[in-house]
Formats: sequence, structure tokens, C-alpha cells
Amino acid sequence: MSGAERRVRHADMLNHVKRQTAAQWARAVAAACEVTAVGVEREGVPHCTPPLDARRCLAAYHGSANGTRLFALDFDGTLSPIARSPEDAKPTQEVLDVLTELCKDDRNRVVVISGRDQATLHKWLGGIPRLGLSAEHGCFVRFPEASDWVDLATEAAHVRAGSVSAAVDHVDFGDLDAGTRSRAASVATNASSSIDHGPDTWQAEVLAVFDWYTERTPGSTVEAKRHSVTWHYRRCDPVFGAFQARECQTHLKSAVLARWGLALLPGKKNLEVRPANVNKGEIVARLLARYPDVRFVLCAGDCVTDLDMFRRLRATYGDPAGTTPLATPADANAPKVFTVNIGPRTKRTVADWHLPSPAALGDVLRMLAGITDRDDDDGLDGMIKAKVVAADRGTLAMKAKAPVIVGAVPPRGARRHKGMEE
Ligand SMILES: O=P(O)(O)OC[C@H]1O[C@H](O[C@H]2O[C@H](CO)[C@@H](O)[C@H](O)[C@H]2O)[C@H](O)[C@@H](O)[C@@H]1O
Repeated sequence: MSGAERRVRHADMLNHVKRQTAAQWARAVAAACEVTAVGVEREGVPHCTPPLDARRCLAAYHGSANGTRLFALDFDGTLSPIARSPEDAKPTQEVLDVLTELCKDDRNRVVVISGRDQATLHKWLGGIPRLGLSAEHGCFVRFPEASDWVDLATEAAHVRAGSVSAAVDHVDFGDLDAGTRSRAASVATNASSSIDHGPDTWQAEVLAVFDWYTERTPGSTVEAKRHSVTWHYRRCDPVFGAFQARECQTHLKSAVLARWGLALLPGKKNLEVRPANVNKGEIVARLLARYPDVRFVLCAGDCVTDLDMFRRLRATYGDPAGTTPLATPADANAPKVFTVNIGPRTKRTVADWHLPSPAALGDVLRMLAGITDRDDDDGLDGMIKAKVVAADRGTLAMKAKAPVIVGAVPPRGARRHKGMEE
């Protein structure tokens, strides 16, 4: 190579090295990561929810002692781990102790907002002074200061019947064809008969469908409550149980739900039916209205029905774009709100944070209640991180060991239903 060519090549390389700095390289890598992340998100791979910042939560809790601090806590899968049978999920003494301690502070309002019926909540948690309870996914509530239950499902049914009959009163039936006229009449009759005869009217129909599937799905059971009914398939063959649940959903959707104004909630290996016009979010709304001086909220849940609580909090306190975590509001005087999904960090949720298990939530509650030493909050972050890592390892290990069901041939079309949770 001639000296002239060597000089030209050297100048080119020098030029390249000078322009392609380490900073430039880092920017390119970051941009590439961003593109990949957006692509992954678009392809529907779940995003990650960060673990609850326990220290920030503790600071917000202590910084809000001049107002009310609200705890809205789901029960199954949140305060108590999911068990094989509903009756096995009784709260531990540790859970009872921490709830008792939190309730002792008169600046706190603690409410367990559950899908369970009143009797179970009363039996398991009713002994804790000043603990609020809400049963059957928002159908009933007993406020922390009260001793009586309010039946919100019946209240809501009256409102529905009133508006249906008012709407029907305004219809000029002469303008309607015979089919529409008879459908309008049947909606009006159903709306008022669900009040005259109570939930038994629609429950009989839902129970008939659930019983049909129970007889044909070994291991499944029905849990009848006052205003709602649950069909459980946790103890069934997993593939067949999920398949039957999907069939059952289709059946209920086409034959029963709309006629009575009911909602179907696919829960954790269960299907729940309750009136459509009550939900856990409405309970949160009532609590916020009842305690206008609320300065701190910790709301935790693990299931699709808990999303109504998170959504209600975001609708009340969130920024219009819905991007800022509720714990860091733009207005410094706004309440600090922590919405926490209990479950894996990759689970799609509208909560701002996650904790991997009811045990991790227990750690946080004990810290807030002062049962765990405040000086331990570094330790607490460490404990949470360790639980997050252990949960992630568990999930990976489960994925690696894909279940092999010996001899089981899934029925045609049997696959995991999208909206259904473990
Ligand atoms: O709102 P929650 O407090 O989360 O209650 C939701 C339902 O939880 C119960 O069922 C679930 O938990 C059981 C115990 O861990 C488990 O065996 C079952 O498979 C789960 O679906 C409860 O039985 C229902 O009444 C609640 O509505």
C-alpha cells in the first residue's frame, strides 16, 4: 500500500472513531432497546409492573397522619393465598394480628373488599374491631364505624327497576313491532320481579346451568351466596375444567345474563355471576365519598374483579393521560395512592405496583402497622426483592415443566381461555 493511500485510510478511521463516541454508542443501544421493547409490547407480551416501593409507601403513610388513611384489601389471593378449596383459605393469626393493629389507629380505615359472602367474612374477620367488610363483589358493605350491613345489590336493583319502568312508561308501544314490544315488556317484568322475589328468581336459572355443568365436570362445585353464585373448577382436570368453564360462559351469556342484568366474572378457576350494577369499584367510590379527608390509600388485589377498584382510584386521582403512578401526584396536596397487584410482575393490570404474594403484602402491612421495626425498612425492601426473585424463579420453573396430562385427550377446541385466570 502506498503512503498516500495509508494516509487516506488512516484519516477515514480517525474520523470514524472521533464521531462514533462511547456516548453515541450508548444512545444507539438505548434506542435499539426501546424499539425492541415497543415491538414486544405491541406483540402482546405483558409489560412489567414494578415491585411496590415499600419505603415510599411507608413515608407516604407517615406523612398523611393529618387525614384518613384508607386500606382497601381484597381477601382471596391477596390476604390469604389461593387454596385448593374455598374453606381452606381461612386467614392466619398473622393476618388477623396485622389487621387488628392497623384498625387500632383511629386515623386508619381498613376495609376487606371480597367476593366471599357475609357469613364467611363475619366468621373469619368479624371479630376485629373497626374492620370494614364488603361481601360478594360489592353487593354488601359494612362500614368500619358501623355494625349493620348495607345491601347495595337490592338498592341498585330498585334503581334499575325504577329506570326501566320509567323508560318503558315513555315508550309509545304503538310504534313498536310485536317482537320488540314483548322483549321490552319482559325486561320490565324481570327488572321488577328481581326485586319482588329477590335474587332467587335469577339465581334459580343460573344454578340450573351451573348444576348441569357440575354433573358433567368431575370435581367441580357450586358456591351459592345471597346475591351471587360461583362455580368452582379448581379440583377438576385442568384442561377439561377450563374447557367446560368456557362452554358454561357461552351458555350463560346467550341464555341468561342480559335478561336479568347480570355480570359474569371469570375468576381464579371459577365463574362468578352477580348483578351487573354493583362492583368493588363502587365500594371504593363510597369509601372515598365517606372519608373526604383521605390522604393515603393502599389498595391491593389479585383478580380481575379487583381491577374495578384500581380503575376507580385512577379515575378519581389519575392524570388524564393515565401514565403517572398515583403515588406521585402532580398536586403535592393530593392523596398518595398505592394500587398493588398481588401476583407476577408480568401480569397485565392497571395497578401501579406489584407484590409477588400475600406473604409479601403481609410484610408491608406489618411495617405500616409498626409491628416490624421502622429501622428495618431497608431490610423490608430486601425481603420484598427476595420474594420477587423467588416468585420469578418459580414461574420460570413452572414454565420449564410444562404439564403432561397422561392419557387425557383435550376435547376439540380445548385451550386456555384468554380472560380466564389461574
Ligand atoms: O374477592 P376475593 O376475596 O378474592 O374472592 C374471590 C373468590 O374467592 C374464593 O374462590 C377463590 O379462592 C379459593 C380459596 O383460595 C379457591 O379455592 C378458588 O379456586 C378461588 O376461585 C371464594 O370461594 C369465592 O366465593 C370468591 O368470590
